[in-house]
Amino acid sequence: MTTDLDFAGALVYAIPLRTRFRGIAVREGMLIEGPAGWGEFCPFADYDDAESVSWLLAAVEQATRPPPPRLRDRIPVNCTVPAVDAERAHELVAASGCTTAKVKVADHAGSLAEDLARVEAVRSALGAGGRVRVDANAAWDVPAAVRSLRLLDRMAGGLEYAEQPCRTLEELAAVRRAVDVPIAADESIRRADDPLRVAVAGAADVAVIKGTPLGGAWRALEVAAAAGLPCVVSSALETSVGLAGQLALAAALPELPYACGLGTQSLFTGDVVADGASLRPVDGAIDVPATPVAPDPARAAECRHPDPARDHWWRHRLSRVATLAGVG
Ligand SMILES: O=C(O)CCC(=O)C1=CC=C[C@@H](O)[C@@H]1C(=O)O
Ligand SMILES: [Mg+2]
Repeated sequence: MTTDLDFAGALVYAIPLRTRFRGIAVREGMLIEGPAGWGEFCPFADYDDAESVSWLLAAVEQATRPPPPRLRDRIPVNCTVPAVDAERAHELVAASGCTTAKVKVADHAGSLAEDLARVEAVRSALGAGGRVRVDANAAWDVPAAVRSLRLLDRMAGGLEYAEQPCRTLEELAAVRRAVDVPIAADESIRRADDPLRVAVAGAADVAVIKGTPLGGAWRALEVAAAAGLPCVVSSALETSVGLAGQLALAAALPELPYACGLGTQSLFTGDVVADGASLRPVDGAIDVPATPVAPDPARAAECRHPDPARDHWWRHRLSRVATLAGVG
């Protein structure tokens, strides 16, 4: 596939996070310009070239194709609460303006007491009308998931759902049978060869759809339809360039019954777009950009990776993954 993408002129960025998230302190990735605008290539550093192919296809899609037809202009989002202490969790939720919060749990062995305190603080910040969901990133086995979710559900005064409590579909299905908390599948969809299996296995009530790892908004729409479950669009920690693609996906889904995990810009200390153009929630929702989102030259220069060795590493990675993907 020839794409007219400006690989040589791509920007390698490095943006520190306010709090470590998913073990990441500094988010790195690339912005690539094409005929339809800018795309973002940002597979996590621990992903191999084969798994990075779909991330590149997402960047190529955003830079070369118009987004799918939009059905809505504003996307309700959740506040994302990293594994911080209860006081900080309360502050983050109170400052977010969101009525739904997703709380990271099971961040390390023996974290349950901290998880309970964090969830309690989040509920108190949201008030009784808010919704609290948790994400364990597959850290629990079935007994730990059942025990922890019962306690967290009680502490939260009812959890909206629990995202990826365990690793396998069989484990998710077992937890789902044992607890009243609805189960959402994330890694089981974005890292699976066959997302359809999630619904067939009775493993989840909700599908978390991340357009960037799934190869772009158009492909993610197919995955969402195949999954046959209510969907939540969630970010893969992109800058506002990549987030725009995720908002376009959320805007195009036939149904959007839950707040989406797209309020992640506030986890970063900076952004590549102009001040005021960062895609952050106002009153718990983000407007879908009406025109393609492009980096601002001054902001992008501030975010440019300062380490030539990392710049080289990313360019080399892009070239290998592009060869694998047959993209040039
Ligand atoms: O869903 C959200 O609220 C924000 C996005 C988010 O939590 C994630 C983004 C990228 C990697 C993940 O570890 C994490 C997740 O597991 O959902
Ligand atoms: Mg998740």
